[in-house]
Formats: sequence, C-alpha cells, structure tokens
Amino acid sequence: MLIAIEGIDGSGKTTLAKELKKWLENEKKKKVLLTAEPFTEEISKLIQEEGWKDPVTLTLLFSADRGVHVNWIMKQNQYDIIVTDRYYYSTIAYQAAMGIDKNWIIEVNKFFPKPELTLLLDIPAEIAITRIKKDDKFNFKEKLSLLQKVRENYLEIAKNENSIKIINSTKTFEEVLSEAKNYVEELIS
Ligand SMILES: Nc1ncnc2c1ncn2[C@@H]1O[C@H](COP(=O)(O)OP(=O)(O)O)[C@@H](O)[C@H]1O
Ligand SMILES: Cc1cn([C@H]2C[C@H](O)[C@@H](COP(=O)(O)OP(=O)(O)O)O2)c(=O)[nH]c1=O
Repeated sequence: MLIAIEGIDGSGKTTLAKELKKWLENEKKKKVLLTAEPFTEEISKLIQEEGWKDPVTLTLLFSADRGVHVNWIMKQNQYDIIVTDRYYYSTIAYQAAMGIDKNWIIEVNKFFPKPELTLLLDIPAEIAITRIKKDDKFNFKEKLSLLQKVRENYLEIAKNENSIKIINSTKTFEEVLSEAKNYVEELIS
C-alpha cells in the first residue's frame, strides 16, 4: 500500500511522514517504509546543476528519478505500507507552475503506480515560508509567487481525484496528525 504526502515547501510533509510512521508501527503494528523524492543522489545532483535553468529538463529529471524510486519501492516486499514524502503530484504541481503543460507531465508519469491515498497539506505560501525561515534552510523570498501557483495547482488536481485528501496545515500539528490518522485508519481498516 502506497501513501503519498504532498504540499508546498514548508507545509509540514516531513514532520507528518515521520509521526505517521511512528503511529502506524507502534499503535497499528504495521511495517512501514518511509521514503522521499527526489530519491537518487545522482539525479538530485543533475537537478541542482542543470534542471533549475530549464523546466522541461526538470520535468524529465524528476520523472526519471521517480522511475528509479518506483523500481526500488517494488522490491521492498517486507513492508505493509510505504509512505513517500512527495510523488508525481509534485511534478504536476511544481513544473506546471513553471509553465509546463500539465497533460504532458501526466503522460510522462502515467506508468507509475497511483497511491491508494495522498495527503495534501494545504497552507498559504506566505505562512509556509515563515516556517521554512524558522528552520533557516533557504532564502525563499523570490519563491513566493511560484509557491502560490504550486498551491493552486495542487488544489486543482485534488478537485478531480478522490484519493487526494486535503488537510488544512495552518492548524496545530496535533490537529493535522489527527486528521491524517483518520484518513489512514479508513484505508487500513
Ligand atoms: N502544523 C504545524 N504548525 C506549525 N509548525 C509546523 C507544523 N507542521 C510542521 N511545522 C514546522 O514547520 C517546519 C517545516 O516543516 P517540514 O515538515 O520540514 O515541512 P516540509 O517537509 O513540507 O518542507 C518545521 O520546523 C516543522 O517543525
Ligand atoms: C519531487 C519534486 C520536487 N520538486 C521540488 C520541491 C522542492 O522545492 C524541491 C526539493 O524537494 P524537497 O527536498 O522535498 O523540499 P521540501 O522538504 O522543502 O518540501 O524540489 C519539484 O519541483 N518537482 C518534483 O517532482
């Protein structure tokens, strides 16, 4: 069973993924594999060196990275649940925000398995950016308008896809986690 966690940078994906894993293991006695995209070091390096200059190359690099990731996931037979921090909805939302045709991105990604559940952490970009700043990881000033567009794209995708559940990530982390648990509970029970 594949669960994806999606949302703009700073929306709380990594925090949620870790806590969900703990809960699934400790309370639900499930074997959980936590993974993330971008997945491979080699392609991440290419993305840093080349991709950001060119959204077409970026789309292909993220999708190629996903191919390697999916092949690896397919071999992880000992787990009940695989939780991935980002999946193909990231490419649809981010690279479409950079001007790439959504249908082409969907086409490039059409062979990858669809997650049974996707938790979309929804939050205004202005708030997400303050959370990233708290971590002092990046300077996202110039990213605000891009992230606003990415957020809109995610919400648009979710409108047409029942397996994507939107969680309001401006709430406290306890509330976000509790909502996420309810959706996962529905899926595994
Ligand atoms: N619901 C929340 N309310 C307030 N802060 C949060 C919440 N969820 C996560 N955070 C904090 O926001 C920051 C970014 O979270 P993170 O999980 O790294 O996001 P992402 O993986 O989506 O970039 C971290 O400092 C984290 O502790
Ligand atoms: C997987 C993926 C990530 N990205 C972007 C989102 C992030 O800005 C960046 C790195 O992802 P990530 O390391 O997950 O960043 P964060 O933890 O801040 O969310 O790559 C894409 O643009 N397309 C994709 O397909």
